Amino acid sequence: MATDVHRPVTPQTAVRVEGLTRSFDGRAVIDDLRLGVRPGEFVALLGRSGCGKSTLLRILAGLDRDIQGTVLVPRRKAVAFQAPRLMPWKKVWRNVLLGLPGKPARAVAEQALDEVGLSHRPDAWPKTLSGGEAQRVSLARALVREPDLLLLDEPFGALDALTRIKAQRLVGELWQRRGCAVLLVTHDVEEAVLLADRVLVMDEGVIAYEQEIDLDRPRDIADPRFAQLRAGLLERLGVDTAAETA
Ligand SMILES: Nc1ncnc2c1ncn2[C@@H]1O[C@H](COP(=O)(O)OP(=O)(O)OP(=O)(O)O)[C@@H](O)[C@H]1O
Repeated sequence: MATDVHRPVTPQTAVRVEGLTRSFDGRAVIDDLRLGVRPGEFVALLGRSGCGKSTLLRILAGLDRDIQGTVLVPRRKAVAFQAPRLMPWKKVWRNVLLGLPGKPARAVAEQALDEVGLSHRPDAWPKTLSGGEAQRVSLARALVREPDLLLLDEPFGALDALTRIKAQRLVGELWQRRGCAVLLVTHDVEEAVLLADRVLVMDEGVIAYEQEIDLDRPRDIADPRFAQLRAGLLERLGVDTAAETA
């Protein structure tokens, strides 16, 4: 099979994946997967633990190239993980610029920190940050790359409920302001319906189901249609919601 990895995509698509297969020890975790994401589209990816979500995201990020198939993604892309992965010996603003080519000015970091509500902490050390603040630094680090595609791997997974709600809101705002495509891996069905234009469910190595979320924004979790979409996705994930709705 032809392997054609990481060529830039056309203006009409942010991501195009065809016939993607990734195996570990002879077992295909991703098996002839097909996926398209439009520019500026917010896509959430759900699926049971171990179904290959993070593997797919790492491939799209260019961190795993041991694959078969076609993967077309924009040159400008950035990734944020569940763990913020900050260098403890570098101040916040230096962490934001970490890995950027050239010698970017501190002002570049400061602008991104401002966007994530951390303009007052450029000189802080990572160990003095709360979990939510560290995650914001991680987001700022993604933003300075001016991505056309933002890849988020459970970025809110380790946050407490209130911080999580604030972080979700922030990501929604950043997405609307920046207009980049987002692929968000999450375990949280409600989060997916709250943020995404389209929710994908991964199973058996492929995208087994997809659901457009045609609700106006900002979304209201008390809206009966919200609950309906949420229940439909939970059912697809094999979660019985009968007790909830009875
Ligand atoms: N480097 C690796 N070597 C061997 N097996 C791996 C490797 N990376 C992932 N796997 C396996 O591939 C499968 C998919 O893993 P992956 O982390 O992509 O799942 P996931 O859907 O993101 O799970 P979770 O929701 O629990 O984070 C798992 O069975 C995992 O053990």
